[in-house]
Amino acid sequence: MEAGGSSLRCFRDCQPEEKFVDDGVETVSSVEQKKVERSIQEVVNVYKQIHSLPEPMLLRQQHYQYLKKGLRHLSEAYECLDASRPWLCFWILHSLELLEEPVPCSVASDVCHFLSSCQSPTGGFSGGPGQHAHLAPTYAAVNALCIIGTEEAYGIIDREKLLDFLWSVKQSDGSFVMHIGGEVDVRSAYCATAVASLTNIMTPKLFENTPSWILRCQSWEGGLGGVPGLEAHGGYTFCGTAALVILDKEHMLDLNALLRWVVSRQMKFEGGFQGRCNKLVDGCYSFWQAGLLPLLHRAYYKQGERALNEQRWMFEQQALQEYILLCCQNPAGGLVDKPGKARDFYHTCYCLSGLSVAQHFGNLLSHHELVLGKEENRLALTHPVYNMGPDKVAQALHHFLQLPVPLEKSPQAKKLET
Ligand SMILES: CC(C)=CCC/C(C)=C/CC/C(C)=C/COP(=O)(O)OP(=O)(O)O
Ligand SMILES: [Zn+2]
Repeated sequence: MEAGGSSLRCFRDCQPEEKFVDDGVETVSSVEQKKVERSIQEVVNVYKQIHSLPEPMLLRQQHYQYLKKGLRHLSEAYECLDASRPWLCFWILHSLELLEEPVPCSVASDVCHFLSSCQSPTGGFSGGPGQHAHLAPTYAAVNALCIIGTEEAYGIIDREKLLDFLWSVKQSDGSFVMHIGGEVDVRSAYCATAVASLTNIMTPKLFENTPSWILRCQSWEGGLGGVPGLEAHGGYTFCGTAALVILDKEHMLDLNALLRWVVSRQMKFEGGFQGRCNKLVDGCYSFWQAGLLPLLHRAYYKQGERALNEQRWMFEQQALQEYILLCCQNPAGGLVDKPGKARDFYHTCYCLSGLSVAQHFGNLLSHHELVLGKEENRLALTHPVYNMGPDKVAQALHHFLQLPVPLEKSPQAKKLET
């Protein structure tokens, strides 16, 4: 099967390629890079030929068994991921919801108990019991608890202390550090806006200056870097754009430049996405990059550019599904970065999330459904901003909107109290 073999007209075909070519000089590193790219393409080609017959198939049962085993061992020591244990909960629970596999109540309750042990006495969640609170596991823990979606799960989140934690990492320029004394990058703005909006603790001052700081991360390439001035990267671009969507300021981005950048990251040969210009395809960018397109779709729609959305495919949905189904599935379950790489829960979660985006791209008003292979390949929908079931987002918002927003206790206000 030929990669990107569909005859869809998508944005990438209408845009000039803007690959950075080291001022036109073929350097040793660019020659080496091309050799690596060619060898990856050869392997991808072989995988596509082997796995495409009779038609691409999602290995549901295998993925389910792999995830089920992971969930059972969650509270045991995951030594190599000791600081990412709420992430494991989120990656596994979200993968299971995409596969529409229910989690038994007793297992869900064990996960709640484990996540509760990761909550810091001063607010927010840490990577494991007894560690310091950090925005990334805080996002993962809140998402995991909202996917579980029981009163027990919601009740674990100490919203007042969560707001204190968010204030403790807020900087005056609008950015956030990932943890007290830690680094600033745009992931933190996404984690903070996502958890604050889901749990109804958004206050007017908490995100003051945040939109303008995020906007400074949009580079000359069109995508966003981790901080202002850095190279555009899919992971950071998703985080910055989704945070702006939550703050209702995404229209302030240069949307055309962003669209041109992201569609150019879909690799013509492999069908999957690269994270940044001149780097290799990787299954996890199926979500970080392709997941940007529903956000852009909505942003254009809000601007009234309906024709743009209704008449054109924004990316090669079929080619992305071919890459994920033919090149990223481990036959024993779990998904991977690229052929030959080991499976892990991170790639399993983001390959499946990207597959869901590629199958169900669009919104209520204009839909481009395209499920490659048999109907059994169809995954559940994912919410384009939070990356969990849209029903779980609605249910969490319904629950937390009934609770009052905690009083604003900025560090400045606290100083006045003492
Ligand atoms: C919510 C949250 C915390 C989101 C995380 C977003 C994310 C995936 C950021 C990516 C960070 C990064 C610079 C990877 C580059 O790795 P690399 O140089 O190994 O990969 P590359 O060659 O593909 O660029
Ligand atoms: Zn990856």
